[in-house]
Parts: sequence; structure tokens; C-alpha cells
Amino acid sequence: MTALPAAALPAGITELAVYEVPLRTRFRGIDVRDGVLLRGPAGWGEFSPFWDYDAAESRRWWASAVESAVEGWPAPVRGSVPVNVTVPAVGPERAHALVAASGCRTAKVKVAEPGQPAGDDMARVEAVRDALGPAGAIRVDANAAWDVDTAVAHLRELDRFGLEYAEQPCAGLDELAALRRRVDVRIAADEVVRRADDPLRVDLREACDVVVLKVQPLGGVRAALRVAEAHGLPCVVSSALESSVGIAAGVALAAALPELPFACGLATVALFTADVSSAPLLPVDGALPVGPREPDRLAEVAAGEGTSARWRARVDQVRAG
Ligand SMILES: O=C(O)CCC(=O)C1=CC=C[C@@H](O)[C@@H]1C(=O)O
Ligand SMILES: [Mg+2]
Repeated sequence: MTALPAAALPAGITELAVYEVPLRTRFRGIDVRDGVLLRGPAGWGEFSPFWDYDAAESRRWWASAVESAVEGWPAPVRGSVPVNVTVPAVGPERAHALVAASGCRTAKVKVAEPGQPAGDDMARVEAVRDALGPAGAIRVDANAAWDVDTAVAHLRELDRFGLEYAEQPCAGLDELAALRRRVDVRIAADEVVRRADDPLRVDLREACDVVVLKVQPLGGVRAALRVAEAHGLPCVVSSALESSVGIAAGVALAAALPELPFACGLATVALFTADVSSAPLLPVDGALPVGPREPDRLAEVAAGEGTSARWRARVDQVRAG
């Protein structure tokens, strides 16, 4: 375990540990996931903003970790959470195998990967439909890569395989609204909410049908519940690619939402080659159980000195602001 100096710890936090785990497949441009786990009176929290996020943007991620460790989570209204299998920008055979092995009845497929032709998206989604069968649900996530015309063309094509929704197909609110008027596919908002200065005040009325909620980027379970309430739209809770400790906070949010009409994107520990817990939060029969996860494998996934030093500096930077 890589402990950080006790002098730097906020009130109630007794331990910090840095983990580092290779991914099975490159995802969102990263091959290794790393982050800090905090232990406090309520349990463990995770602080793992991506390295391309600055200190200002990372502050909500820190608040989320502190909430988990110090305060704990609101009471659940359900005991398990249905989840989607997440399909990275892989070839069709691999996509088919991932979906078939997952036991999930919903799949989220990454599309519009930089450098890949659009035909790859079609082949991947076709393979996923084949693996799920006609009753399964497919959603795609373009991570804001398309302009409106490109999104119209690609979504019409991809919808031949039946889409439940398209997550953040274009970047801006106006673009999402324009797209939404031109296609029959539901639109889900992700980056436009979680990267906003104030996620409560983004005007989503014309722009989307579904809101994606991520616990760390929104500042914790309670903050995310306020975002859900402010927008009054169906919500899907999705991960920020955390270890099982961070995923448990996402599950706590999904378990506390008054309504949960769609499967959540919380099965991403499957993308890791190892986990901080000997009981990783992986789906069984398409669902995750509600409850915290103990990081009892910290020694196995402890980060090297370089990564630990980087996180030490980052925690100081975020807390300094
Ligand atoms: O929603 C899922 O199935 C998994 C989570 C997921 O897709 C993401 C996690 C972390 C970073 C993001 O680029 C990505 C997303 O855009 O939703
Ligand atoms: Mg997304």
C-alpha cells in the first residue's frame, strides 16, 4: 500500500492509498487506470479524475470521495441495479464475445472512435445486436465526436439495429437540440452536464431525453441526486471508470434514485485486469448488488512511486484551491 503523509489528510480521513491497474482494452485513450482511495469514518471513497482534467474541474471529484469516506450515502430504495455491458471500440468478434459473456441484456457501444472508419461502428453494433438478440437494448456513445449532419446520418444507419438512445452524439446543447428534432433516436446528455460549470443550471429541455449521471464528476451522490431532481428527466447512472470502491458510490446513487427506468453503465470493472477488491463489482445476471466494497487487495494493485508522487501533488493542488 502506498500511504500518503498524514499531515495532508482532511478531518476524519485516516488513510490514502494509490492504485494502478492496466485495462484490458484501451478506453477513452487510456491503457492504465489509477486513482486514490480515502478511508474515513463512513468507509472508503475514490478520487480518480482523469489526468487531462485540471485542478478546478477535479474539485467535484474530490468532494465525491470525501462524501463516501466521511458522510456515507443516502438510503437505497432498491437492492440491486441493472447494468449494461460496456463495449469499447473493438472489432466485431471481440464485441460479440464481450456481450455474450457479460450476462447483460443492455449493451453500451462506443462509436466514433478517432481514426476508425464509420463502417467499424456498423460492424460492431451489428455484432452486438447478434449477441443480445432482438429483446436486448443497445445504446451508443460518441463522446461528442459528431457534428449535427454526421450524427443524423450515422444514427439513422446505426438505428437499423435498433437503438435505445445515443449518448452525447454532438458536443453542444444547441447541436443536441437540432439533432433531436431530426432523428427518432432518444438523445442522452453526458459531457454537457458533467463538465458544465453548474450542472444544475444547464438547460436540457430541448437537448435530450435522458440524463447521464456520474458520481465523481458531479461532486457526490447527494449532488448527483440534486442534478436528477433539477432536470426531471429519466436518469442513467454511469461510471467514470473507477475501481470497485468508486463504482459502489455509483451503485449507491442508482439505488437512491426514485425512478430507474434504464440499465446503468456501472459494469466497467470488467474492463480492468485487476481490482482493489477481492469481491469486484461485476454483474451477475445483468445486475450489481447495492453496498460498499472493501479494498482488501490494495497491496496487489499498489501504484509505483512515480504515480503515487503524481497523485500526492494532485491531491495537494485540488485541496489548495
Ligand atoms: O457508461 C458506460 O457503460 C461506461 C462508462 C463510460 O462509458 C465512460 C466512463 C468514463 C469516461 C467516459 O469517457 C465514458 C463515457 O463517456 O460515458
Ligand atoms: Mg458518455
